[in-house]
Amino acid sequence: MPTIIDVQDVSKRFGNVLAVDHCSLSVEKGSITGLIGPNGAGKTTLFNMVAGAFPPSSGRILLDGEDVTGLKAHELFGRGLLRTFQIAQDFSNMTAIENLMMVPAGQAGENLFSACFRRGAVLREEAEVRRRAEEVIDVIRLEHVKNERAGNLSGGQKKLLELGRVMMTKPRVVLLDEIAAGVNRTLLNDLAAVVQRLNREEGLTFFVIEHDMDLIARLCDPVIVMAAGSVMMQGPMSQIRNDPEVIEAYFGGSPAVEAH
Ligand SMILES: Nc1ncnc2c1ncn2[C@@H]1O[C@H](COP(=O)(O)OP(=O)(O)OP(=O)(O)O)[C@@H](O)[C@H]1O
Repeated sequence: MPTIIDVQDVSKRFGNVLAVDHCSLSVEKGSITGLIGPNGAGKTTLFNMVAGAFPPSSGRILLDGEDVTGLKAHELFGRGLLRTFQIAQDFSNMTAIENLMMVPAGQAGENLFSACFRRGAVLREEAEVRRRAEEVIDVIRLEHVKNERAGNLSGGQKKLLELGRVMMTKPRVVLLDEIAAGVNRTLLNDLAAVVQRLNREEGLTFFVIEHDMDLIARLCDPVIVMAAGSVMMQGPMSQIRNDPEVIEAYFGGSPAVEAH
C-alpha cells in the first residue's frame, strides 16, 4: 500500500533532551496505525511535529510524497491532515449539532464574496451541511444530546463529537491522541466502532497514540513501538505483545530518554 505519512530521520531537541532521535517511520494509506511506547518515549513530540505544532530540529516529513516539514497545523489541514482530540474551547458554548455545522472546509458561506453574490448557492449549501450534520450525529450516536452545549458533554461524548467533526471535514489522514483516556467502556466501544467505520467505509487513514493495549490490539495494524526517541519495532500487535525487547522497554526500568 502507498505511504501517506513518511517521517524521515527526524529529531527534536529540547535543551539537552533529545526527545525524538533520528526517527524514521511511515504510515500506509488506508491503515489504522498505532504508536505505542513507554512514558517519555517521544510519541507526543513526534505527533506534534507531524501535526504541525512545531518543526523538527532536523529531518523531513512527507505527506503523500510532498515535503511538509515545518508547515503549520492549518496548512496541513488544507492538505487533508487533521489532529484530534483537542476540542476547540471556542465551540463549547455551541450545541453538538452546531459544532458539526461549523466544520465543513470550503463551505461557500465562509467566503464573503460568495455570500454576497451567490446567496442562493450558500443557502443550498447550508441546507446540505445541516442534512449531513443530522446524518453524522446519528452515526456518532449523539442524537439524544444534539441540542446540548458541547461544553456540557462528558469526556467520551466530546470525543465522539470530535469524530463527528472529522466526518464533516472528510480529511484523508487523522491523528488521534489517546482515544481511551477518560472514556467509559460503553462510549469507548462506540468510539472504536466509529473509527473503524470511517476507516473502512470512507477510506480514512488513522495514526493513533494509545496507552490502552486492548484497544490498540482491536483497532490497529500495524503497531509501531517507540522507545528512547526512535522506532524499536513495528508489526501486528500479536507479535509485539510477546516481544522480549518490547516487554523490557515497558517494564525493564531502562531510562526512556537519555540526555545527549
Ligand atoms: N516542551 C518540552 N520541553 C522540554 N522537554 C520536553 C518537552 N516536551 C517533551 N519533552 C521531553 O521529551 C521526552 C519525550 O516526551 P514525550 O511527551 O514526547 O513522550 P511520550 O512518549 O509522549 O510520553 P507519554 O506517554 O508519557 O505521553 C520526555 O523526556 C519529555 O520530558
